[in-house]
Amino acid sequence: MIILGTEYAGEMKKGIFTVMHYLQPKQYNVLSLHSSANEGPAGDVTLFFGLSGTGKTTLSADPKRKLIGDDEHCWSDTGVFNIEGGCYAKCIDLSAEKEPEIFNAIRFGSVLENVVLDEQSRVVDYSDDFLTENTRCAYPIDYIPNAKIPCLGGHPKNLILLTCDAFGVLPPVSKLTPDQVMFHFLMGYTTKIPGTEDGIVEPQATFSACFGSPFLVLHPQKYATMLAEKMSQHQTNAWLINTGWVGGSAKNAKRCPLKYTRAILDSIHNGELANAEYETFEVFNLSIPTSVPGVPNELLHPRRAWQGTDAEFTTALHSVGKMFNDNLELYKDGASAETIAAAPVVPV
Ligand SMILES: Nc1ncnc2c1ncn2[C@@H]1O[C@H](COP(=O)(O)OP(=O)(O)O)[C@@H](O)[C@H]1O
Ligand SMILES: C=C(OP(=O)(O)O)C(=O)O
Repeated sequence: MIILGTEYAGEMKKGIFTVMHYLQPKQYNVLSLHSSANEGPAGDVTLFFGLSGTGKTTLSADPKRKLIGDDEHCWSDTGVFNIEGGCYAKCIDLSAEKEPEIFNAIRFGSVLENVVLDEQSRVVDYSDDFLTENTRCAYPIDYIPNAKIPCLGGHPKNLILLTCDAFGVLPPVSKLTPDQVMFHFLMGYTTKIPGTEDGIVEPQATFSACFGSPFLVLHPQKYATMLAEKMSQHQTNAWLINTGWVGGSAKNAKRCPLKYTRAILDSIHNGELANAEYETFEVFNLSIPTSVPGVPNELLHPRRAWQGTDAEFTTALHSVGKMFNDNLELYKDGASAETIAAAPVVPV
């Protein structure tokens, strides 16, 4: 592998990750995962899949849980392991209040990249995006106080698919059936927001198979099938979490506050959400909990949270549903009938 002309250290780790997407499944029958991972006090492991900017790093750094890793893992016959020795966090608008673990990990021995600092005082201004929105810090994993060393854990109890939906149509949390996991894993939907990729100035829907299409070497169905087998063998629960917009689109609403996403995760981890009451969300046929401690009820259901008219919500919902179905056309040949049946049903 040769990397030319880069001004971004992320190319190196993602390059090695691509090699792993070949070596691990082919040589060792081990599944490579574009996910973060952490472990609760009872030893329960959670995987967070998601494309760039959906919250893998932010949400896996949780003071109540041990960090196994923030981005690149493998799932073998004995459990999960991290393939990196550190984290690569986004620094734009970083604050000690909102993300204390990451903020405090930035100290002597960390490498800050593309941030702007005051030449005299050498104090960093994390809000400055003069060079890029995609400012970063690489730090050894043990700079996070509750890192799990060595970075491995048992078979995951919970699997979380993260998406950042800038259209405001997906619920902040829904419980997935095994077929829905396969469907959403193959689709890998999110919205690119200004950040990791050059040239993205406004939100743009994107689909990236297995939440990491640039790193895949084999057919996406190979990874999806391995995931389905492992989840069924270890009875892993699965959830779809929208860390993006709710109540409206990115044009007129606010991103789901981090504190609410964290409260949702707490309910997943303490087992409350698995036993909650659910209602069915139209078109995507998703199961939404009717309440989650610490989260306003109206926020949980995208139609009820919507600040505009009902008709506007319907149009937005149908338009995102149609984008999913258009993307599904690419995978129809290799996907099972059950996976296809988990696609949104958009009224004509
Ligand atoms: N509800 C939310 N959940 C997760 N992240 C959020 C949320 N709202 C805003 N953010 C911000 O979004 C960014 C997520 O980036 P990051 O955790 O690095 O994603 P990834 O590791 O998946 O690339 C962070 O800057 C975080 O502060
Ligand atoms: C380093 C990257 O991953 P993430 O943004 O998820 O940290 C990247 O996609 O360039």
